[in-house]
Amino acid sequence: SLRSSCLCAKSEYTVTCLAGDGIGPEITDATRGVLDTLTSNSDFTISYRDALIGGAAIDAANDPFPQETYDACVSGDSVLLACIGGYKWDSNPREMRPETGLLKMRSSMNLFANLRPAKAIPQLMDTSTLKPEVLEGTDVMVVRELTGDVYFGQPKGIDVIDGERVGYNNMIYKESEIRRIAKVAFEVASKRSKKICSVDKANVLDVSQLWRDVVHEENKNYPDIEVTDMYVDNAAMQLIRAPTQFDVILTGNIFGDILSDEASMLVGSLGMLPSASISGDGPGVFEPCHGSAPDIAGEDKANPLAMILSAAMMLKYDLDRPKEAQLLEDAVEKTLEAGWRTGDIMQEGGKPVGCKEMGQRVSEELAKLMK
Ligand SMILES: NC(=O)c1ccc[n+]([C@@H]2O[C@H](COP(=O)([O-])OP(=O)(O)OC[C@H]3O[C@@H](n4cnc5c(N)ncnc54)[C@H](O)[C@@H]3O)[C@@H](O)[C@H]2O)c1
Ligand SMILES: CC(C)[C@H](C(=O)O)[C@@H](O)C(=O)O
Ligand SMILES: [Mg+2]
Repeated sequence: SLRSSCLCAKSEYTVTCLAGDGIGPEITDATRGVLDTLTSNSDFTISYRDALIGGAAIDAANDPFPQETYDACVSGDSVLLACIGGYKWDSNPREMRPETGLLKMRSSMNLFANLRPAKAIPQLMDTSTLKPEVLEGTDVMVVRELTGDVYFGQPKGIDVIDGERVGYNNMIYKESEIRRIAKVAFEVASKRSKKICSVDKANVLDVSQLWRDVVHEENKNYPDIEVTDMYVDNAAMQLIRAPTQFDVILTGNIFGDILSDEASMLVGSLGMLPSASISGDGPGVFEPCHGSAPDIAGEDKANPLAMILSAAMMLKYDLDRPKEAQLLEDAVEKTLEAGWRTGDIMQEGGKPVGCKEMGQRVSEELAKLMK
């Protein structure tokens, strides 16, 4: 576990559940259904505490991340989050936007490390817009810094200067912030192929030069790990040209945001990409990489697999249940093998299902695996 206050496996867990907006409630129901199947056949229970975040919280409590939600999140064993956002709140002032709630959660819970795995799934090779021979063997872990960078830097704003509006944000990292995310990447890499590609823009940005310097300083404490550096523009291209050259990608908040959405197409759909946001001490937050997909919300079309796989990451990283995490992953694979497909991963010969049925199919496969 990457958590210092290691939660050891127990028989009763409390998970805070944040369904959020858009497709959030649908994928949450599907995921909870699968977890119910898991716990009904296991030696442990999960009790859920539902709490508000994002647009749902703005509507109900005038705050995108209410104190009550924070309290629930930090007092449970872990947090399962769907997604936030929607057109309805897009023109609100910044502090009343769903995204602000998500960022408040990440910084107040000190969730500085975001792990986003993108592993090509053989069953989905033909779903991606990329050629199967390019994708084969792809297994990338994006380690994204999550509480710093231009997302949180001060000063920021839109002011009138010399008679025109000027918008600005500050891309800033402290050495300590770089060092602690680098350590996470080194720990992750030590359990994988011992290779890190650190992605920055050190040819232009001072903040990236510091990033690069600190990553290499930290490398001295992990002499068996090989670190290479790549500029982010090249990395964006290389990820599509030859993704198998990468194993762990270590990068900052904004580059990681962009590269992880790009990496989702190595799997076939953004609807497949899970993530773990962890702090190293308190509970983590397990959330799909995708957003609230307002274009398909409420239509039972969403792919719940990214959230189901995020629940698997929760079992592994926060609940100390690696065996059960593997079972969930296996159940997802079997479901894909059986041909069930939501719209985003549809391919020739695929059997169309909605969000709800996809959850049920995963439950069925899980039940078979647990017999
Ligand atoms: N972590 C989060 O909660 C998060 C992440 C990204 C975006 N957002 C927010 O979500 C809203 C929509 O943003 P966007 O449209 O740029 O990104 P998005 O990820 O919501 O959607 C991008 C595209 O991918 C599709 N898609 C996403 N998830 C899917 C799934 N599970 N199944 C099937 N298709 C899926 C959508 O239909 C859409 O076509 C915005 O308000 C944005 O700020 C939230
Ligand atoms: C919604 C937004 C604030 C968020 C981010 O930029 O981090 C999202 O895109 C993500 O990837 O989780
Ligand atoms: Mg994103």
